[in-house]
Amino acid sequence: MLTLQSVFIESPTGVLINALTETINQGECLVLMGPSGIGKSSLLGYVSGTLPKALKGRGEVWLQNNRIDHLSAEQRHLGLLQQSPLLFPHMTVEENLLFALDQKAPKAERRRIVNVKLSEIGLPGYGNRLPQELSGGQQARLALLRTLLSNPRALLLDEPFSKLDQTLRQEMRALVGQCLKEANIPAILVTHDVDDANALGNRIIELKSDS
Ligand SMILES: Nc1ncnc2c1ncn2[C@@H]1O[C@H](COP(=O)(O)OP(=O)(O)OP(=O)(O)O)[C@@H](O)[C@H]1O
Repeated sequence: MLTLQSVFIESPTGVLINALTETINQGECLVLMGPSGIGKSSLLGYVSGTLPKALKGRGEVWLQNNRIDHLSAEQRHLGLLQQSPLLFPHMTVEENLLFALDQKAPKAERRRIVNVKLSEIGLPGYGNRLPQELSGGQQARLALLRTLLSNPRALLLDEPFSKLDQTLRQEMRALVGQCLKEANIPAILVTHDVDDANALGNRIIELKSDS
């Protein structure tokens, strides 16, 4: 369960998020919508510990009975998926994925898991390619897989499909839905797209300038 308790975010020009309190249960996806600049990405930044320094956030964030808002981003065990797949360009697909797995596990075991997972997402044998040798849709699937391989305790999705065409968008929505169901973790999805919201959201919040 992910709980936000009285979260405020302020920019130099005013209040973005004003006392937001929400609880997202295991397996539930909360969708955040609202006009550009209202503070949707900033809220994900506050939850994930990556809020830009120019913005000030306060309020409690709880994940499975642990308060995490004072922890570093790495210690929060959250998965963040954004519109630009954050793959390391100089690393192969396999290296990108190995990086996400627990480094304490033997490398042979990590490689085995990576290859099984690549097959599961329809990219068998792609381990030696570089990210730029993949299509946008393949990179999107890979970025999702990389995020999930670190076994996050909650998933934050910041307009993850906005660069994809309609067909790929539908495929990715289905894949994310399936992954969320399997992982059974809380998720927050930021999107401008009503179809994304309806396909994945259990609940939709429209942020307004006075919220
Ligand atoms: N690094 C920063 N420094 C100063 N202001 C920032 C910074 N990042 C974001 N902001 C401001 O914070 C406000 C909220 O930005 P944010 O990206 O959270 O909005 P958003 O609702 O996600 O918008 P969009 O739908 O366009 O992605 C904006 O007014 C933006 O200009």
